[in-house]
Amino acid sequence: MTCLEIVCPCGIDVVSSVFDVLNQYQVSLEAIESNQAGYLYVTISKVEFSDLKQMLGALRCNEQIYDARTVDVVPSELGRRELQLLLNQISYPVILIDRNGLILQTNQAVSYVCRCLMGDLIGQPLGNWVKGFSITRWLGRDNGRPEIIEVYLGGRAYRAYVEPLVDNLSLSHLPSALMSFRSDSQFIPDLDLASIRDSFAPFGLIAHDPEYIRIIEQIKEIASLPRSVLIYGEVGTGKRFCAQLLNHFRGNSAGDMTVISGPIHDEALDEQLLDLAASRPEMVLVYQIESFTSEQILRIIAQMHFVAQAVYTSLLSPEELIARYGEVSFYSAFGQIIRLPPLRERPEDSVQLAQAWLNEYFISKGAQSPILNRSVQQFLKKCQWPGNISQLLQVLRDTIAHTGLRAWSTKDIRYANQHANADTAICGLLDKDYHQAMADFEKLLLSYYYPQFPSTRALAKKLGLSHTAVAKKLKEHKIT
Ligand SMILES: Nc1ncnc2c1ncn2[C@@H]1O[C@H](COP(=O)(O)OP(=O)(O)OP(=O)(O)O)[C@@H](O)[C@H]1O
Repeated sequence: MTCLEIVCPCGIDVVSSVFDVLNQYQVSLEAIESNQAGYLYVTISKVEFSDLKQMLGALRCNEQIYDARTVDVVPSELGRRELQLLLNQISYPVILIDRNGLILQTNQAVSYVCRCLMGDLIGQPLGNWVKGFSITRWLGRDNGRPEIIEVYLGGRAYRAYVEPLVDNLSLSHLPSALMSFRSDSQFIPDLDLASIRDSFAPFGLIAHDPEYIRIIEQIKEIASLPRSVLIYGEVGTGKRFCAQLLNHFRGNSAGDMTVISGPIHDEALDEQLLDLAASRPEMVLVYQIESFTSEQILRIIAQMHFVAQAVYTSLLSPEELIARYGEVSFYSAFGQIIRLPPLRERPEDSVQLAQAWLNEYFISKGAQSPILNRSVQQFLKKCQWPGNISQLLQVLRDTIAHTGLRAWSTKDIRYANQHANADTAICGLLDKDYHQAMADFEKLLLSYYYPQFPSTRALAKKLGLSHTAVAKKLKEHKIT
């Protein structure tokens, strides 16, 4: 194909004289369009160079045509390429379809999920890849209206947002609808979690557990009605992440959040507090308040009236903090208190986090990400994760360094921190009385081995106990 740009004021006379010239050289016309300036862009079948030269000369003889030349692309193709570049920036799958349900354009994320090249998808019926959606039925309902539907894409469950591109979907070959797919773990009503990809959320925001989803909703609410907040929880549960999320919900950039972290010398803290009073930042995160002295933390709290939103994180519980700072200081400092549940209390999140991390990793390597199989999912759910999300991410990184780009079995998972944590926990037993220490040790032993022997029979065999004794003890210690 050859593309011609004909520089002229667009009008019926010019178009008809262009057609005459094309006719004269017996070239077939593939497409014609004009840009805002009125220039004509004509796509024709391939012509011999000598004919092309003469044809351009003939076009230029027309006094209404200022110039005629060959170009690499016509404006509509340029628009399509621009759109493709934009689509590829979107990390979740997006598909453009026509009113016959044929795929017109997709992004890289679709080809990763469907495990095929993008070129293999174009022009194919959507139904070959997406189950649970019928374009005929959708068009039948009020000629297609925006809708959220549960579908399967490449065998994975998604919520698809279907949106019509024009009011009257009568054009048969042009894009009629746009479908964007979000996984369940990225869905909270009125909140587009998939769009929350920032420096602090490189593989998105994952929230599957209902309690955790409620926390995200609380954070969103605080963003609109600011009040000082204490976020506490075990190490690596995502306290800093939630502070960054709150900053994001407030419409701030990462630079708008000032972080104060200890331990710090009094003079350095004085300087930071002076800066704070001068710059009055939008948001301040006081990270791990237990790393400051009690006197320092009271001084920090006193300075917080300069900032719109203050967030404090802590590894300690409210009871422990009250014992340190006193009830009055505690309640006057924190308008809201949020406990982040550890990963073992939201086991489904550990699977969703692992899958999302894996997807991102494989995409970054230009490969298709495997779906974690059932036994790996069970394994992840049963691990205790004393280091929570930070530990999970570390284990994922260690595992991939070991396996490379292949699907995992439970044996591959490098859940290696268990020894270190078990050692610390065993030392802790020495402070307890005989009965408590024995009960705690039993629990530790069962939690330690259960992820690796995730059935009561396998665990019983490992520990040399009967199947019923193990089942009873697991129930007693609430190990699931
Ligand atoms: N909901 C989430 N979705 C995706 N990633 C998350 C989520 N929550 C936390 N993370 C990631 O988990 C890791 C640990 O989170 P973060 O550093 O916020 O934990 P923390 O509780 O502040 O840790 P520490 O106890 O060390 O202060 C970070 O890499 C963060 O990006």
